[in-house]
Amino acid sequence: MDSILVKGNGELRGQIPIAGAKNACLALMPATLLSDEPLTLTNAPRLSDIRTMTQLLQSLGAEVASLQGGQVLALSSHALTDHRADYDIVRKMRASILVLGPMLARDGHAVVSLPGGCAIGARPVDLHLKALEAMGAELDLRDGYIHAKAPAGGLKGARVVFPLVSVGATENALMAATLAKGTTVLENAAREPEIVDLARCLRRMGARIEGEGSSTITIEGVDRLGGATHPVVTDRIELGTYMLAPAICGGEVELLGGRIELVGAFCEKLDAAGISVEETERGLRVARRNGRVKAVDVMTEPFPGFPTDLQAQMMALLCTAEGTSVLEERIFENRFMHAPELTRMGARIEVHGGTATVTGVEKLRGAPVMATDLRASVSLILAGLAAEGETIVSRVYHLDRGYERVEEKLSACGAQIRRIPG
Ligand SMILES: CC(=O)N[C@H]1[C@@H](OP(=O)(O)OP(=O)(O)OC[C@H]2O[C@@H](n3ccc(=O)[nH]c3=O)[C@H](O)[C@@H]2O)O[C@H](CO)[C@@H](O)[C@@H]1O
Ligand SMILES: C=C(OP(=O)(O)O)C(=O)O
Repeated sequence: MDSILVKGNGELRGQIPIAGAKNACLALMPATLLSDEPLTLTNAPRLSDIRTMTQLLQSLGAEVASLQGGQVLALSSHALTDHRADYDIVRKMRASILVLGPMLARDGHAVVSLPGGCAIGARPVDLHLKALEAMGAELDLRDGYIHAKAPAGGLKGARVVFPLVSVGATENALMAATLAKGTTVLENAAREPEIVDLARCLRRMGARIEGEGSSTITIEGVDRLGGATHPVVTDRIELGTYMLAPAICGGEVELLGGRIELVGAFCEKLDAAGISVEETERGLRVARRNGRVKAVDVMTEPFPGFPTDLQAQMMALLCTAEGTSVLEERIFENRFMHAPELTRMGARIEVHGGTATVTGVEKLRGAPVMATDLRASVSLILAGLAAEGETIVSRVYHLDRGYERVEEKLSACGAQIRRIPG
């Protein structure tokens, strides 16, 4: 298992290109299952999660070619040879559940393993299932699998009111509804940029969708979808993560491809902490204003609120802020596993349920630490960049799920960081 070695080395200066969004690409790839014509995704990120989704789609009989070093994905699902998403793949990556809606909509049947919990929480899929049931699907949960069947004549349009906002359930229902008979209205739908991106791609394929980006999405089912070429939206979580690098180390970094509207609530918190963010022709320029970072309180919420996927990284910043910050995690019940690791680096953090209270210290100290999940691992790298001495982050396979070439991107700005193959 590889590790990453980071040495605190002062200010960072330079440019970092931001890739296409993992979480958008993981929803766009299964959209290929809705059509027998090719779907080409450009600006795809090169990540282990994308390879896992590739394997899953291939196991169903789809063709997936990775071109231009992985930045272009050519997908095609002429006829599926299997309709079963196996536990071995689904347990590696929860986004695998996104093949359920498309398979059911196009071919009328699917068997998908239940994902189970993961490190950050229980993460049930009941909302995905209720939405598909509202469209007439018959679901049978047995042997750890969801056995799903559409009614004769296919899924039917329905009004679906989500009791809480779910990105994945919105995506599954949105894809299924494109081929359902009649109109589907999704209420209390997720408004994340990844949903907007998926809706745009589906529209390019011929779907009739209105309202994406708002909490009500209306879909008029069509008989078939065609092919399309679609660029994956910029990864707002990778963007926010690298915006924190000059914030925590000092200096100035330009994030190429960054856009304020992807990270609005996050930028407000950075501003309050004393970090300046400016739009440039090519992206966003981030710099720390004079003096120490100031404490700010943060509460995670669905988009357009502060993203849970940036909470761990923000905590790393606030560990060295002047004053006490309160971070409230409202999306996942167990997403503070980075806190004890940051504490090993000299941070002062108290966790009670979904609230972490962070009292800033002047300096963190390097230490051997362990990544427990994707965003936790990158928060430890950020903390290591600002710490005195050496930090070794182990179990970086979590990191490789969501960050491509992290060592290269940070060392181009002057960071001392390298991978130790294990
Ligand atoms: C691949 C991907 O896009 N992952 C993102 C997606 O995950 P994901 O789509 O899994 O997250 P959801 O938005 O569905 O989860 C939000 C909350 O709803 C709960 N819930 C969800 C579905 C359900 O059927 N029942 C239920 O109770 C979850 O346990 C969680 O507490 O959105 C999360 C919230 O922004 C992000 O942290 C993840 O990075
Ligand atoms: C939690 C994340 O991903 P997933 O939903 O795939 O676990 C994430 O991207 O931070």
